[in-house]
Amino acid sequence: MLIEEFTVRRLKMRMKEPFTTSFGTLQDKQFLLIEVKDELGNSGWGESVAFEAPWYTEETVDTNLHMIRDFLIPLLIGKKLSHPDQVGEIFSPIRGNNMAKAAVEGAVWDLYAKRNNLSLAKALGGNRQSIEVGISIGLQQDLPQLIAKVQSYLDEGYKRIKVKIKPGEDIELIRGLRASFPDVPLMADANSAYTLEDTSLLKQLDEFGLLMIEQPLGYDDIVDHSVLQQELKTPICLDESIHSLTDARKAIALGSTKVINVKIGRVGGLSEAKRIHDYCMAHGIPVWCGGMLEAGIGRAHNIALTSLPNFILPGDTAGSSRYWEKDIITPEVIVLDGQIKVPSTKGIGFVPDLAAIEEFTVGKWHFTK
Ligand SMILES: O=C(O)CCC(=O)C1=CC=C[C@@H](O)[C@@H]1C(=O)O
Ligand SMILES: [Mg+2]
Repeated sequence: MLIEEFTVRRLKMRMKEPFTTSFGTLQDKQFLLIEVKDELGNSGWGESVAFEAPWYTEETVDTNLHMIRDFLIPLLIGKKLSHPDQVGEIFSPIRGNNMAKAAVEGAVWDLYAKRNNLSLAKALGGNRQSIEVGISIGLQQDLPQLIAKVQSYLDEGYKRIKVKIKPGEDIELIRGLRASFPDVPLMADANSAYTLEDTSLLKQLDEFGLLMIEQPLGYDDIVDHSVLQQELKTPICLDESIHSLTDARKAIALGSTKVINVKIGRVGGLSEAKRIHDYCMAHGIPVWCGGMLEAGIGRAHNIALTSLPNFILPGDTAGSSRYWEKDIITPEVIVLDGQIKVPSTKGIGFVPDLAAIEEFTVGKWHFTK
């Protein structure tokens, strides 16, 4: 596989409704799409999950653009690769910048799968024909609005409900939800809004039978989470803290986490995501695939990854219509009774809609060897 050329596009898409977390609110999303071409004219596509502001990790659309244009593409252009695992090796001298690396590596994985006439799921070693999906609901104006939203998504068949919590919108919010939905599979994502000082408050969550509490403490912490897990019955799920297999190994060894939210962009790409999946499977730690409000290309990569066997909990990969009036792939991602069919066609299994992509493109750069 000769890496002949790249096209980097910056897209701007407006989400159907704002998404609010303990960090803030997002509705107009800008992100990068990476297209890579080989010597046969095959195209592979990847999507960066970095936001415009550094509130989830330190990466942004602009830092990604800088890294991809000035460092990552120059390392790959003109190279002959036999497997996408080589991309991470070639990028290893570059510190951090996992979302930038993952966007480029994801495009190479799609290209590799297409060249070998394999679905991306199969190329990764996944066998699931369909995946169970949940829904992540941002902070709402009030409890009645949240209850109405939860009901509407349950009616659509979603198998798991994830809500956001933050100081002042936590115990009573969950109590109110449980009063309306005593048995629904329910989890809360705190996005690092608490500290160990809040241990007694967080212990109150134990009465509600949550599947897990996601990232209650510091975004880069593993040690304090191990102290907190000893106090909680509710399993802790780490998201922001886990950037690599090494982080996952340490968190599991310390007892900091009982579940891991695997996000391709956060861990630097599909190869590392698969290594984390395999390690967690060997150590009895279930994983699920988190979301980053992706458009269709990123959604397609998440679906392929979730076809691996240890993705046993419903993830955040909801359907395209949850986010976008019009997505950038055909067909769009459809959820039927809380399930998404894993494409068996080659590569990501969805066709980039070039007209829609052009419509949303606000910047475009081309690189050849
Ligand atoms: O993509 C989705 O539907 C889930 C989005 C989501 O829950 C998140 C996206 C990005 C940062 C956070 O707010 C949160 C998360 O931590 O999982
Ligand atoms: Mg999270």
